[in-house]
Amino acid sequence: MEDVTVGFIGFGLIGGSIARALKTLKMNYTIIAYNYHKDRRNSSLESALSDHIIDRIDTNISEAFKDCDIIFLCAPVLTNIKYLNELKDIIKPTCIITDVGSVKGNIHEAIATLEMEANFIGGHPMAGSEKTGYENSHARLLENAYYILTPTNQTTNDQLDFYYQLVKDIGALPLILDAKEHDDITACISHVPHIIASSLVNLVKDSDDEHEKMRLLAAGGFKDITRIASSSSVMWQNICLTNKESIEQFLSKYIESLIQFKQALEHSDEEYLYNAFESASEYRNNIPSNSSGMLQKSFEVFVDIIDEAGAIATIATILASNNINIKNIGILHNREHEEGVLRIEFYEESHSIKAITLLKKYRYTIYER
Ligand SMILES: NC(=O)c1ccc[n+]([C@@H]2O[C@H](COP(=O)([O-])OP(=O)(O)OC[C@H]3O[C@@H](n4cnc5c(N)ncnc54)[C@H](O)[C@@H]3O)[C@@H](O)[C@H]2O)c1
Ligand SMILES: O=C(O)C(=O)C[C@]1(C(=O)O)C=C[C@@H](O)C=C1
Repeated sequence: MEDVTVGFIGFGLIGGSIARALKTLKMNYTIIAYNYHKDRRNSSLESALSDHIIDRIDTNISEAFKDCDIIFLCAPVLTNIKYLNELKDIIKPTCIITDVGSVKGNIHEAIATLEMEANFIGGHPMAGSEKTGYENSHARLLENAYYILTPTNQTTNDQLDFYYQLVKDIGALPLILDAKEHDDITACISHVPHIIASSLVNLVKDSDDEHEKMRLLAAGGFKDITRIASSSSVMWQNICLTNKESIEQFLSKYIESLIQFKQALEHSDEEYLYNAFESASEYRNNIPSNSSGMLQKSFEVFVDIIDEAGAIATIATILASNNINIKNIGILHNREHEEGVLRIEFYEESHSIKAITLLKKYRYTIYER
């Protein structure tokens, strides 16, 4: 393969993960990156340079990005758009500009206004995390995740083939969609759920008393449904501001469904309540589990341990000495496990299976999920 120069503007969780994935391919990718953070110097770019994930840090977009074959805009969605004007006058004619933003209609509108359709293919990896920044990026974050591509009416087959192949090379599943359809789908499956998760956390925050028992007792279910409320506020503010119409449409539908639940409670409507829970359970059980990024596909094991110094270290040593990589480890205290239990998360299923066998051999009590 010929040398390909890849540029990144915005280099956090998603930019960093794509760059890492490209570098593991051992192909001829030269990666240059520009990032701006209002309060911090570019320590993440310096780390990426010393990790050999990027080849150059650039402080001057005009000079540096003119040789790029493909440019990934990986900042919040409103920020990505601000760079288009600057890029328009400097990119080479064959350059593909793409973005990873969670909303597609707004950037396509800006591209049309600037008459940049011949150089743009929208992109959106359907995986991520509530964590931000290069320090949380991972080469396999987008593995097995759908990666939506939104070409323009001037995108050539060669351009689309090139990008399609790149997405496959980094382990993701390319899927071509129209920008409007993308924004409707993501409003329903991602943007409205995010609003719900955040408002649910605020409901608890505002309902708790000074003893904060709700916060103390919030257990598995609440944590499962609100994980994403820990995400970047700027990212979600930008998403809401740019996909207003679709979000409002599904939010209204959702509010209507909450009102129906409330009425069913008021009327003790047994049938409505049963059917609503049953139909949700059936649909949820049939959502495929094989199409998510690697950070979603984490494998948990729960181990009974005595809550004392050294207990975690002993287990960590057993696992490390058997080449088992731990993603996360920590003691949980909740009603499910009254005595406190050690939760160990692994990146790979094979490692969790190996860990279970090993820890059972050392006579630990294991709970599997
Ligand atoms: N986090 C997710 O789960 C996820 C998943 C898919 C797509 N996305 C999209 O990816 C994009 C990036 O999200 P992320 O999760 O990587 O966030 P992030 O906060 O980890 O990274 C964003 C980066 O952009 C930089 N930045 C901010 N303003 C900038 C500016 N003016 N110029 C240059 N750089 C600037 C920040 O310093 C940061 O390094 C967003 O558009 C988001 O909608 C996020
Ligand atoms: O945090 C996660 O697990 C995500 O995948 C985040 C998530 C999502 O809502 O699915 C968030 C926004 C992005 O546009 C894509 C992915």
